[in-house]
Amino acid sequence: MTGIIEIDNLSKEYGGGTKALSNVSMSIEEGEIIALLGPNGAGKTTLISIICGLVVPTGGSVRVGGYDIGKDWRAARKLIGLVPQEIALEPFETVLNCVRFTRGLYGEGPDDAYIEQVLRSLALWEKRNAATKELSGGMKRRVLIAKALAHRPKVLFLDEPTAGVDVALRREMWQVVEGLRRDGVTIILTTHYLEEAEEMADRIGVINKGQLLLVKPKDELMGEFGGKTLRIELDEPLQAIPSELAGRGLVLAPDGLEISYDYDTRAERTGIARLLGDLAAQGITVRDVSTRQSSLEEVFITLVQEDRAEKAENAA
Ligand SMILES: Nc1ncnc2c1ncn2[C@@H]1O[C@H](COP(=O)(O)OP(=O)(O)OP(=O)(O)O)[C@@H](O)[C@H]1O
Repeated sequence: MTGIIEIDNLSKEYGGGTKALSNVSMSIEEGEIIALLGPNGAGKTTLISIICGLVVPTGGSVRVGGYDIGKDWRAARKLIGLVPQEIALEPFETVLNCVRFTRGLYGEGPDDAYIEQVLRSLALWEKRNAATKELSGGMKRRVLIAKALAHRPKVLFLDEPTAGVDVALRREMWQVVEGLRRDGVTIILTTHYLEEAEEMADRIGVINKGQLLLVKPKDELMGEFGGKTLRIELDEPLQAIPSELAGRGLVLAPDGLEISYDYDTRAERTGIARLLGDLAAQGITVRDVSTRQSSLEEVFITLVQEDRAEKAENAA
């Protein structure tokens, strides 16, 4: 199946010789939410900027809705909305006029019924006649989204939608994105907050030093790379881990009532059955057992570290 966005072998080298992207290929399906994760300078903004026609690639191609962003840029651009990271709004203009004006920039005729629908869905309708300078930070961000949606794009790019906003606002933004997903908008977002990717995305792409390390469904990624921690609650407190169980990385809680054991779900043997058997053999009674999946943050750090180690090995 052809995706709504097809990125093929995309590269970008800036004037000064910085290789910001190297042979990136990716297909994005209609209706999905994809999060692009990567450390500072990884190339996320460059990738988005190329797809949105703001930066010219030095190699490769991108098709949006079947239109080549170079040859058919006008048709490709109509399908895209971009919510920039920085809030830049005309301070004295009303919310309604801002959004109407943006629609006009795309050469679309007026459609106040649609704009009303967008403003209502973003809880901005009550504020339609307010000047943007009178709005709170969260409302201003929602106006940016309304502007990006003004011409009915099929794909919405959110460049670090919640950078520097407080927890409440971040959650509010997640709800807005969830609403857009229900409307069938394809969403590509960049973020530094792994929690955000974990919360919102269907798939996650990890970019490091201009290379796309992987793109995978979030659940698969967590399952594959995710180490797990087994927590074993004990009936009676232990003074120390018995010497017979040494060397397995067991950690005893300060109160002596819980042992934790890290294991790899990818390993052929997790060692759990043996561990539980050995505990019983030592006369240690287990009250309860639970597991905890490692967070995306841990998965991400593992990936970037593995990539660094591999590159260092290849260079040696
Ligand atoms: N206009 C430009 N001219 C020269 N180099 C640039 C330009 N824009 C970006 N770069 C360089 O390209 C690389 C990728 O930058 P990019 O902004 O795409 O990364 P990013 O992943 O979005 O980073 P961040 O998370 O910090 O926003 C960096 O080394 C950056 O310095």
